[in-house]
Amino acid sequence: MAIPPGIELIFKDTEANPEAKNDPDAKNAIFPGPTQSILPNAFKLPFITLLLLKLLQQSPFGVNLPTWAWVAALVSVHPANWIVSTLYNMHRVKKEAAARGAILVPRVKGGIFELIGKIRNGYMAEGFFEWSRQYGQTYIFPIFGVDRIMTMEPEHIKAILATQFDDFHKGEIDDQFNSLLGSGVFNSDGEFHRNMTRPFFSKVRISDYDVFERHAEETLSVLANRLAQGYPVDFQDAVARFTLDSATQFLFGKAVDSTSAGLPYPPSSSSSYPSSSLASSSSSETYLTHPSTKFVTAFAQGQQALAFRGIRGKYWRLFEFWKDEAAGYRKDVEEFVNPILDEAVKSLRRKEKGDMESGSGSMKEVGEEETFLEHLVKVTKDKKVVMDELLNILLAARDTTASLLTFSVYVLTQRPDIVARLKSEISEKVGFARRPTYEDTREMKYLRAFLNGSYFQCGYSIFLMHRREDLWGPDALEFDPDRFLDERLHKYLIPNPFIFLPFNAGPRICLGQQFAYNEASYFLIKLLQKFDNFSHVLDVQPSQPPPEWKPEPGTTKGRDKVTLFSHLTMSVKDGLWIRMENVHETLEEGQK
Ligand code: HEM
Repeated sequence: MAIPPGIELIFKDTEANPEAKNDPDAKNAIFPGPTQSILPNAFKLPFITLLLLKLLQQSPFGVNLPTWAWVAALVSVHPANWIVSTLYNMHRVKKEAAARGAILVPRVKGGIFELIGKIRNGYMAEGFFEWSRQYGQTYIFPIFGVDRIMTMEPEHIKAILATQFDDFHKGEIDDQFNSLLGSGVFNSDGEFHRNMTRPFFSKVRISDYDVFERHAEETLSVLANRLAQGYPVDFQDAVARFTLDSATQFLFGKAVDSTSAGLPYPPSSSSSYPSSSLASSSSSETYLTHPSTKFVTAFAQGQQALAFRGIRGKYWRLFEFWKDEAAGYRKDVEEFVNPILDEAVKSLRRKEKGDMESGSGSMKEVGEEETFLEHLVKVTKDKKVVMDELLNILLAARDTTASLLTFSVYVLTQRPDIVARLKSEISEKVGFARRPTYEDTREMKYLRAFLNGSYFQCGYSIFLMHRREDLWGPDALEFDPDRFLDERLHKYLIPNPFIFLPFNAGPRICLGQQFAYNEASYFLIKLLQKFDNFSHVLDVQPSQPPPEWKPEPGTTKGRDKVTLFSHLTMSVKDGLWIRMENVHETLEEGQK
């Protein structure tokens, strides 16, 4: 899973896998920090303290403490335990490291307070990047007394994802994500969910471009209409709907038609834009009250709540003592998914009836015509299990590819030279009149390199690893798809493939990788066939990096004109507001 910066990295679980301790290769792997210390839960310690004080009072010594001393003892028991266990753990780690001949991971100074300062400055990733320049590619940063390990080291990431896969598990993440995602392929260990999901990613299924055609056409025409009215558009919102509709069509056999909600209007005062009857409150209301908008918002806010849990780590329940912050969002999400599920059950029953009458059909195997949802409904009668699985896969399929397309188009607004290269490849391989085919997209090497370059998506250390100059060369921070095509490919990536991991690696590599490449390629070809002159509309872009950030060599500062936002996936904070011109209009202009 893409773990955003701030979420505790999967840790080496020597407790669960005692053999890992004796593994010689594990010596130089990320060393387990005090993260695993046994800290008491909220009530156990005060209760034991109370019991001891009571015993002391009733003992032959008859120690009678004044009320304030009882209160002081109860209040200080947690901080005291924290100090003692932290010191003990530091000592234990040092001793164990010496015994293994391992190097201790450096610890950043300042921890949470420094991190909060960096987040306030607007760019969390730049904070992590700065630490990597100061402390190296692997470091510990403590949050609320719990150590987090961050790494951008391909060898360590390879160990976590592939070579020492069994030594690592998703651990607390599973617990933190439960109230929104339940248990499903994305946040569960083990092979069960993956095995159930895998058959739906056969080549035939992922190269069925009819799914993309319908939804790409719808999305592009909604965008064109709004642009024709003179308004900029939030491209991020539009592609999140395109990927939701495509994913639901692909997985459930029926799209949820979220594109029919329309598009939001720019957040700033509409005075600088044409007054249109469509901008009237009724049309905005349709957008706001559309069931898919409620779903999209609840799903995003739910993920944000999970990201906060990640930052709070093992103490997250204390912060949600009175209220589960994600449960409400899950309810809203269920409200939207429930009718889809009921419809799938009904359609399955109809099919079963038909199959029984005709004497055909297998209840065990995945048929070519069967949808993922139908398969789930067959495998289990437990509605919660089906719902969990659906939400997991929707998260995997929707937000990730929407993020890729959003950042791709952001690049198009900044780099007319890249737009020209992409258009020239389209002209050579597909032309501007017909639909792209699976074979076309496979042939389009520059488009693939462009998509590879656009992977802003993965948070945690992958995000920063993709920006390391020692791994990618002195121009690592430049957006340059040619690095996947020219001599740099042979110099950096081919000898060291673990430096590029947008889809993860090892036994839990993304199942939707080819689907995502196909979907994004298809959409971008259609977009570029139809539009030109992409521009980022800064006067309505709500969130922008601090103006005092001047471009600084070796940093990401001053490069981006949008603020990044990350929960389980990464997005542009408050949308990506752009303009683009219809190719036909541009031609007419040019001919005048
Ligand atoms: C640009 C688009 C995408 C990116 C960058 C991406 C990335 C990832 C990553 C990093 C993981 C590993 C998560 C982990 O366990 O830590 C993953 C898992 C997964 N992805 Fe994707 N993904 C994308 C699109 C998709 C799509 C479109 C689908 C489905 C239609 C999909 C289905 C899955 C599934 C089912 C898993 C779980 C695999 C498992 O845990 O065994 N992904 N993806």
